[in-house]
Amino acid sequence: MISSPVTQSAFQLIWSWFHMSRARKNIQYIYRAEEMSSLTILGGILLCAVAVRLALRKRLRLCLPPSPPADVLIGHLRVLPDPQVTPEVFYKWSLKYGDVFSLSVPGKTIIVVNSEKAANELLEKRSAIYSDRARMAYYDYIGWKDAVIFAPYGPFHARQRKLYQDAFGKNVVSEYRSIQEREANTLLKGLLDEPANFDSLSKRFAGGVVTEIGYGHRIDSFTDGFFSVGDRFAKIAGMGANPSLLDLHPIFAYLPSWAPGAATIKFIKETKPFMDAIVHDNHKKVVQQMKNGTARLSFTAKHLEAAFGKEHDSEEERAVRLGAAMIFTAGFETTWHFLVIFIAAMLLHPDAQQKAREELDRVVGRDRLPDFNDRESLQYVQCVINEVLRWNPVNPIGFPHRVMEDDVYNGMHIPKGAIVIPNTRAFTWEQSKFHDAKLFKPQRFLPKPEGSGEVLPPSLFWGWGRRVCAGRYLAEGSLFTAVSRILAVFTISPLKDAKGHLIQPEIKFITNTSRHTEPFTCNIQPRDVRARDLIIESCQD
Ligand code: HEM
Repeated sequence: MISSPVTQSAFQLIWSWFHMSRARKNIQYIYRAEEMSSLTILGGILLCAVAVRLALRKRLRLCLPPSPPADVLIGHLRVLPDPQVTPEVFYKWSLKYGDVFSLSVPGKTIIVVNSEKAANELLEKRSAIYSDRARMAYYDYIGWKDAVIFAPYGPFHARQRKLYQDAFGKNVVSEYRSIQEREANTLLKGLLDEPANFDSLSKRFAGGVVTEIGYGHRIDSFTDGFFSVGDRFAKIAGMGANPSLLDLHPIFAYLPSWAPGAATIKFIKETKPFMDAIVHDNHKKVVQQMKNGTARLSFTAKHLEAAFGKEHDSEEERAVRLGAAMIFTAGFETTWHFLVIFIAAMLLHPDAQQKAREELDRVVGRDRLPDFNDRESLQYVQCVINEVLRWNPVNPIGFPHRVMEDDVYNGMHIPKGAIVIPNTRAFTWEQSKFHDAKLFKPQRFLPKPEGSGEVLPPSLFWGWGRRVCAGRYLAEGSLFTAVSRILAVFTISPLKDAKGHLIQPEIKFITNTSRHTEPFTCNIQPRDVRARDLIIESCQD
């Protein structure tokens, strides 16, 4: 500290002031009294300035956002909650420590953001410095560190975002409507034939849309290899959220099989070939199909075609390869889990189902299925979708960002390199925004006086700033098609036991990186013969 020039001069000043005072006392000093007093005032002012500066520095150093009690060496490592309850525990902590609190684990500061206002201020308005991602060793290991969702903020990330923008911008996604509608019809037919299988059928719908859009590959059966890749990726994503030995050093990849942590690393190693296959093999297939003239419309074909005739750009090709692989992985589990949570919500809320059906009958009629042209007029159906997203968000903890510069928020220091976690669960429970926040009430989003006129900011589910979901408009289309068509033709109700009594549904949620339900049963039946005929007809088109 003594070495700082300001502190040095302050030190000299105190020293001379001390000597001068002594000299004045002895009446031996040559300065006149007036000079002495002005010097003393000047010294005092400078001293105050130095004191204020030091206090500010200290304040900046100390003023991380508040945090729960921590251990001396390992910080909050011991109190980090289990992923299953993390969103809710963070929410509880936010009531005690404020809407922005901090956690420390060795080598990392974590900032948890619990209000939409704070997330908007940091992740949206200051997105120029809040758009990096933390390195996650698992993804590095499987060769996905530069895939758009994990990529550091920089030119290669921007390049992939541009590919997404060109393929999935608001005004472009209509190109994929026929794929979404066809897959939705397959889902309806599946529900008609095997209603108890709604979980796998929802999974197939989600997978079917993204594999065709990514690569032009149509999923024809539940044994399609894409499903196992999707499951493995989901498992890695779950593990990737936790600190691992690989984060400390890549040498831990060579742990002997009996060592703690080795099983996880073994799983990652075994999974690498699957992940390579998504990135390379599917890309190669499309290249071959393009040569044969058999390629279907897809993200990969579209971008390769755009590059056709131009000088070969290996970085562009790498961006297309990784970008396509990410469509499958980012858009698969999210859409699938959303649909199952939607079915659970309808099972628990027959009144909402009935209201949505009345709207569908009024707007669409009974002779056809709803389509994208009806979307604007199906206001209540859209409220149901929004309320499912809010009631039990698929990603109750948003994808972490990383801050690239030191920053100050409300007088609190956000250090460069900190991981910033948006706690979506807490945003959706903000009482000031959502009345009876824990209840499922789609009408909250209807305008007054019919509803409560509450507003759902899109960032709550699609993310923030320069990392906002790059497939949002596509995903919104998939959710709308599947939800509106299911509601138009099916009734979802509790099953009955042998004595004809309704089995009261109990829905339990599992949270890993995304939220899903534990298996539950329900009765999904066509509303009537007319609805059954419509389902069968729509699958013959
Ligand atoms: C229900 C469906 C979906 C939900 C709820 C969802 C949600 C999200 C969220 C919360 C993020 C993180 C945003 C942030 O970091 O602030 C994200 C990122 C992303 N999503 Fe989605 N998503 C869905 C479907 C899709 C689909 C279908 C695609 C592909 C077409 C997709 C592609 C991406 C990509 C590429 C990113 C990374 C963006 C980046 O880091 O720059 N998502 N999504």
